[in-house]
Parts: sequence; C-alpha cells; structure tokens
Amino acid sequence: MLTYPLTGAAYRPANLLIGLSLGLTGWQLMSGGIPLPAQWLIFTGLLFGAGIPHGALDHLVSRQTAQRLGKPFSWVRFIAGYVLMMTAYGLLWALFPSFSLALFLVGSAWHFGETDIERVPASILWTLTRLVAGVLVISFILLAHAEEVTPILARITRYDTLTASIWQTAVSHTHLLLIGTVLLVSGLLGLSIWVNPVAVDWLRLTQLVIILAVGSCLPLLLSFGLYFGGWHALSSFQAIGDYLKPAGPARSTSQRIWLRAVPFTALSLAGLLLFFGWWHLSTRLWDPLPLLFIFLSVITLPHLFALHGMRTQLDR
Ligand SMILES: CC1=C(/C=C/C(C)=C/C=C/C(C)=C/C=O)C(C)(C)CCC1
Repeated sequence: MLTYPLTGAAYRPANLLIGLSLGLTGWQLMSGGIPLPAQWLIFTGLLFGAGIPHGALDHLVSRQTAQRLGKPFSWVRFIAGYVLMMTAYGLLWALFPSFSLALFLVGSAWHFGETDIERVPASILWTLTRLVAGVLVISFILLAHAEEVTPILARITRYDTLTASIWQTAVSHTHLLLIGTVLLVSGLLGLSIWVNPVAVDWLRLTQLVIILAVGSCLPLLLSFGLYFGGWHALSSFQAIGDYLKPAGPARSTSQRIWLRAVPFTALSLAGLLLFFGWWHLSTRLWDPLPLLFIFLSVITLPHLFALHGMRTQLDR
C-alpha cells in the first residue's frame, strides 16, 4: 500500500486479481449469484494456491532472519517452537474460544497492517498506523458480510453471548465504525508521514481499495479469498522473494519460491483433513467454515512472528 513506488511488473499480479474480482462480480450480476460449489472452488484455490503457501516458507524466512542477525539457527528448535506454539494456541481455543478469537483478530490486524504498509520507520507512530490500518481491513471485510459472519462467529465462540452482543453492537454501528476508522487511519498516516516522511505508492493503495471494494459486493468466501489468498499472499510472496534473494544461488523467482512452499503446504492440507475427519466423526456435522478459520488461526500464530522478524529486517 505504502512504500517506494515499485516497477511496473510488480503491479501485474494485483491487476490480474482485480480482473478476477471484476469477472466474478460480472458473473454474479448476470446469473443473480455465484453457486456455492464455485465459491468453494475459487476460495480453496486461492487459499491453497497462495494463502497457505505464503506461510509455508516460514522456515526459510526464519533461517534468513537468524543469518542476518548473526544468530545460530536450528531446524529442530524451529520446528519444536512452531509445533509448541500451535499446540498451546489450539488448547486455548478449546478452553477460551472468545479470547482466542480476539487474539486472532488483533494478531491478524497487526500482520495485515505490517504487510500492507511496507518499509516504514520502526517508530511507535508507524506501528500504531499499521495496526489501525489492519483493523480497518478486517473490520471492513467482516462488517460488509455481517449476515454471513454472524453464524460463523457464534459457532467458533460456542455461542458466547458477550461476543455476540459486541458483534451485534458493531454491526448496528457499521457506518459510524468504518467512517471513524477510515478517518483515524488517514489522520495517523498523515501524521506518520509528516513526522517520518516516506514515499506513498498511490497505485498500490488504489489496487488495495479496489480489491476490498469489489470484494464487499461478493460473498464472504470470495471477498476473504481475494484479500487473503490473493492480495495478502501476493504481497508477502514479493517481500519473501526479495528477502530470500541473497541466500539462494541465483535470483529467487516467484515460481521457485512457490515450489519451495509445496512440502509444508501439503503437510498443512494433511493436518486440515485429519482435523476435519476427527471433528466430523465426533460431531456428525458437516459445515466446515468455522473449523477452517480455527485451523487457519492456529497455523497462522507462529507465522505472524516469523514474518514480523522479516519485516523488522526489511524496514531497517
Ligand atoms: C474472515 C473471517 C474471519 C477472520 C479471519 C482472519 C482475521 C484471518 C486472518 C488470517 C491471517 C492473518 C493469515 C496470515 O497469513 C473470522 C472472524 C475468523 C470468522 C468470520 C470470517
């Protein structure tokens, strides 16, 4: 969203994404709605084609961070730490689902903000700006799809009444909340740029706004898929590619980087299928969406720290 302006080729993947989102809107307008199986196909395509793979490079990212910091890196320690963090968070979901959801939302806002506002000074003001920008993105996607989000939230928090009432209050003040957050982000951005000037990449910012705006007219699965599996994963792949470049024998092309993500993407797919199988056997229920989000949050927690390490290096 913000950084030095990039070269023309760097904007191309997001332009394709905008093309896809407009194509989906056209489909929806012409046929009165996109069939659910097609939504799931596109969503899982984006999720497993880009969303999950961008997190399946955390081992390479963390090794690179350790190298840059001149610290030793151990695969065993990395994998043990990763599994331990996922297990602890999985347990937290089982015991305190609403608290776990709040943690996931705050962590996601931090991570999305860090990805969308790149290469800025490591000041408190910029950190706050990034966090609030992430809050805006998540609030916009959730509130624009309130009807679809409400039952998912109820399911993942096991029908917690406090969460439901906070969510309903937010829904009934959607316009106020969104306008307030847009003003807050704009004010913080202006102030941050004034205090620590950086070049604003208006083209990237426009691309992000288009993807979010078009997504708000599409169902939740597609909107979230376009932002997370599309925009967020593409931005991250670009940054990870730059970050890993010095480590590889030659330039790390996107294709090569994507292939290096295949093993851990396959492992997470296997984990997800096992998780679904166990849940289906024990509950006899089929609706997979709430479970998918809990699974995503569990595999995302260690990723937030790995990518924060990378961002801290790239921002220097
Ligand atoms: C869309 C959506 C949700 C939020 C998802 C988020 C916040 C995902 C974040 C993913 C991240 C940070 C991935 C990192 O790479 C809920 C509230 C769970 C349920 C309703 C629909």
